[in-house]
Amino acid sequence: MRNEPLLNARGVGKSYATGGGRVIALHPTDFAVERGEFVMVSGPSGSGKSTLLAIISGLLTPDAGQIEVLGRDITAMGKAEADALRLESFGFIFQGFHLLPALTAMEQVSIVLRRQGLKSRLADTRSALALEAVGLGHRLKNRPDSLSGGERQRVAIARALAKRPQLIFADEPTSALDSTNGRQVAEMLRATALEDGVGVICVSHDPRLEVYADRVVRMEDGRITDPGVRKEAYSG
Ligand SMILES: Nc1ncnc2c1ncn2[C@@H]1O[C@H](COP(=O)(O)OP(=O)(O)OP(=O)(O)O)[C@@H](O)[C@H]1O
Repeated sequence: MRNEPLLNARGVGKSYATGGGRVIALHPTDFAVERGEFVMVSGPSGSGKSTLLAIISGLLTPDAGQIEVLGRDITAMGKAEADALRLESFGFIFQGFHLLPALTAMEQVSIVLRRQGLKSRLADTRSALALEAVGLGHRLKNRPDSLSGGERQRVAIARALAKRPQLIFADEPTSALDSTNGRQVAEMLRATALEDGVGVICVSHDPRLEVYADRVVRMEDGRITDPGVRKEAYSG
């Protein structure tokens, strides 16, 4: 399962026009993720972490560079093809959870599965299993306003995992959580990479979570200053 690059970005960069000139959010950067690898991207505010994540997940078009995902060049794809790849193979977990207020925990997950083409009964079964796997089997019918912050983030994780993605992109997934829930979320991401061979890329500036990562990439001023070294084994 190891050493297969799931995602390989080369020379991706981004700048923005501002009133007085251009801000370079990301200098040309190389970044790769292997199967089963949990990579944490850390660095101070404004160092380019979210820009890198948005580019490699196909949400933001880079000014230059190329991104291969599962052997396919996403920078050369049309919008429809890129959207289909994202729906099929990518899971997203963001700060603030992005849950729909009117839907129960089970509906939050099954709606995504139905969008992938699953019949509603199978979507519901898989949704319940995914919620049980994150310890929310007793909260299937709850709406977001009756869930704690940690539970809401676990719904968002179940939603990302239920579609069985090959890659998970997480941007500050623990920022709204206390340290116990934050560690639980990091452990879940770690287990997903290890057990399911998923590539997980997590942006965080919480140093307490670094212990869970296989590799910590450090960024500063729009550059990767340290690509990190992959740990051999995780002892739990
Ligand atoms: N749409 C935009 N327009 C102009 N400048 C931007 C835009 N998006 C990001 N930037 C700038 O690019 C740089 C990198 O931003 P980015 O959000 O990637 O950093 P970050 O490391 O994720 O920060 P944080 O930890 O605060 O979320 C910053 O200087 C930011 O102000």
